[in-house]
Amino acid sequence: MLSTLAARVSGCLRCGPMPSSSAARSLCFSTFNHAQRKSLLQVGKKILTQPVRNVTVIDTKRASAKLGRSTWKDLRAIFKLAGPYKGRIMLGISFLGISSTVFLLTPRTLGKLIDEFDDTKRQETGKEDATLLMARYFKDHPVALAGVLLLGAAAIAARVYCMHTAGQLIINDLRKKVFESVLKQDMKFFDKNKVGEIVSRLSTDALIVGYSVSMNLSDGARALVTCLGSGSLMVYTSPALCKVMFFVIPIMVGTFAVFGRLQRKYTLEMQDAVAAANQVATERLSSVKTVRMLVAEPKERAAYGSKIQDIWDISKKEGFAKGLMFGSFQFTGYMALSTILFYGSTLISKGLLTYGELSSFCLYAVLSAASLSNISGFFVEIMKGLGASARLFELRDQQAVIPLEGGKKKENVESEIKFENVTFAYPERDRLFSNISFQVPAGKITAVVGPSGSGKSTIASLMLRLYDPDTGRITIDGTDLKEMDPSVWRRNIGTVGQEPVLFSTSIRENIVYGAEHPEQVTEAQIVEAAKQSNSWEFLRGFPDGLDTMVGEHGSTLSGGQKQRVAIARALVTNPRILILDEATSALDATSEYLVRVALNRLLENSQQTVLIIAHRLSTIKHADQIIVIDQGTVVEKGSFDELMKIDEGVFKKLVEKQTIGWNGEA
Ligand SMILES: Nc1ncnc2c1ncn2[C@@H]1O[C@H](COP(=O)(O)OP(=O)(O)OP(=O)(O)O)[C@@H](O)[C@H]1O
Repeated sequence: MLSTLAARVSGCLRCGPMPSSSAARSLCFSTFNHAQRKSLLQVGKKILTQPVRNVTVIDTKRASAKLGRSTWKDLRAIFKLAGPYKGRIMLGISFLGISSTVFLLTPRTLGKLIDEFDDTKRQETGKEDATLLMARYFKDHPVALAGVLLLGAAAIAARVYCMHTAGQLIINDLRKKVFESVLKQDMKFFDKNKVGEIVSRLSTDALIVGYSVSMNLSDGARALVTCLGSGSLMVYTSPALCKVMFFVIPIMVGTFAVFGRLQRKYTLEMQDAVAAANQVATERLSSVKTVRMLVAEPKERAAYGSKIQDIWDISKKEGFAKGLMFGSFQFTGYMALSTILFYGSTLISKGLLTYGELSSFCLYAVLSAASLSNISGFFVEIMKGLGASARLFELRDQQAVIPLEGGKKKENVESEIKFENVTFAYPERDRLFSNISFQVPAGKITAVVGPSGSGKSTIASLMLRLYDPDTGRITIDGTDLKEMDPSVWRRNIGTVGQEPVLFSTSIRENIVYGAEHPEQVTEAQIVEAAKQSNSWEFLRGFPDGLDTMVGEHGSTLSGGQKQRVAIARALVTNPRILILDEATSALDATSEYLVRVALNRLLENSQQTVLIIAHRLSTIKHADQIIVIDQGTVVEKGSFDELMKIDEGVFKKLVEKQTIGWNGEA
């Protein structure tokens, strides 16, 4: 629900850098009704009028330099997107041939009707040309004229349908490819890139790129055909009057050239600004509970308002440049039309031009001016497409360092998981582990303990191969984890994270989410997992039972309930390895007790290889082995009793500290 709202807000933002044609704008706005747009605008207005206080600056580190370097190669790349749909596009363009013929010949034919009243002209030439005959025919048979015009209109409708659907297919392809590529990226990529920004690229940028090589292509082709056709007919109608155009065309072309460059620059800036605003909206709305609890609404309003202000600043520059362009077109166009009329009337008085020819010429001049303006629009949209494609292609072509699949398909650990001299640092952070070595024996329970921030959860991430060690290796029965198929390996590990993440669907679907074939998981297996995780009691109490919807991130469940559903999810496939990042510290006493009962029951009966990341040290007495990490190294190893016997030992001190803490609290 919140993400839908965020998407809608970002959808509104799309209108900033949207294609200028009404067809594309309607595509953009189609998701809003009038009232929704009005209320969103009011929200925007309110945001902008709020006093800016302590604005949070989200750094969207953009690859602007790279974007600026888009070349003809990029142009080829965006046209390549249309490749699979060239049949549909060609069909659209062929309909263009029909509609252009109809609508280009109509002015000339109807212009001839005016000359019907000019007897002198007919007597002079002594013959009647084919166009005049056709004009007369249409005058006598208006139904035939309506039929021809209808044919032209039908061809336009067919062209628009072909190009619109081709555009949507291109957009769909692009979105799917980029999403697929993003989904394959390793965790380092997500540490650096913000999700809100990626979503913005997927929604806004893909729309702009798709439009630029579909509807825009068709509009451009139509403009070119109309421009060439009406230009030729102008020459045919009166070569003398065409002299006027020699002054007009260079001014118009010059205006396009300048504006095209400006447009590309503003598009790049606008894409960045929209992505930054979407990033703020997505992140803050998805954590709205925290925002509410910390009374951070004014701060967030200001943060979002400042991003909207950036969009507004760019939009003003864009609007100014656009205004200049259209103003100069209008000026040049009207100057040209006035000159045509003045000069044309002189030619008529000298008997060198008929009234009908002057009327036809004027119509063609207006048509060619409009199509020249449309050609400029075509280039503007191509420039926008180029701007928007740069970052999308970067995301699409990004290669993940850790592949999703491929390698030895090892499903279980027979002997041990071994960390051998592992060194690791998160990007742009100091080294976290220096040469750590330890074993996790198969079928036993290993607990990892250490002070907060010592890297306990990172051990789990390395074991799941979410990150690779910088040096050293992790082996499973002697096989390097890097040689193993990551998906096969991960599928056999049940994980319960510190912050359980549920998806906004039913509890049933959340429980079977990690199964390779969710449809094959039986009701009995789901109920068994729910019972093992201590969730069955509360699930039974819900009117919809397992089919209860849990809201975004499981927001309609309590923390303890969420945690227990996450445990059920980890258990339903009966995984051979379990990683439990102890998650009870954030829960109230009752919830913690219920989760703990579930975990203890699980561990007592466990035949699995278990890695438990423990915060409450009193709860790991049953562990076969405890590994204590501190300051990047393994400082102690042994059973609970062995470690408690080490005088001045890190583990003993940690246990004592917790006991004193609890006593103090009590
Ligand atoms: N994605 C990341 N990018 C950069 N640094 C990270 C990332 N994840 C964790 N860290 C840092 O690595 C260190 C170890 O984090 P980790 O979560 O493994 O610690 P922990 O021992 O599990 O902590 P806690 O007991 O508080 O949960 C911390 O200093 C943390 O700030």
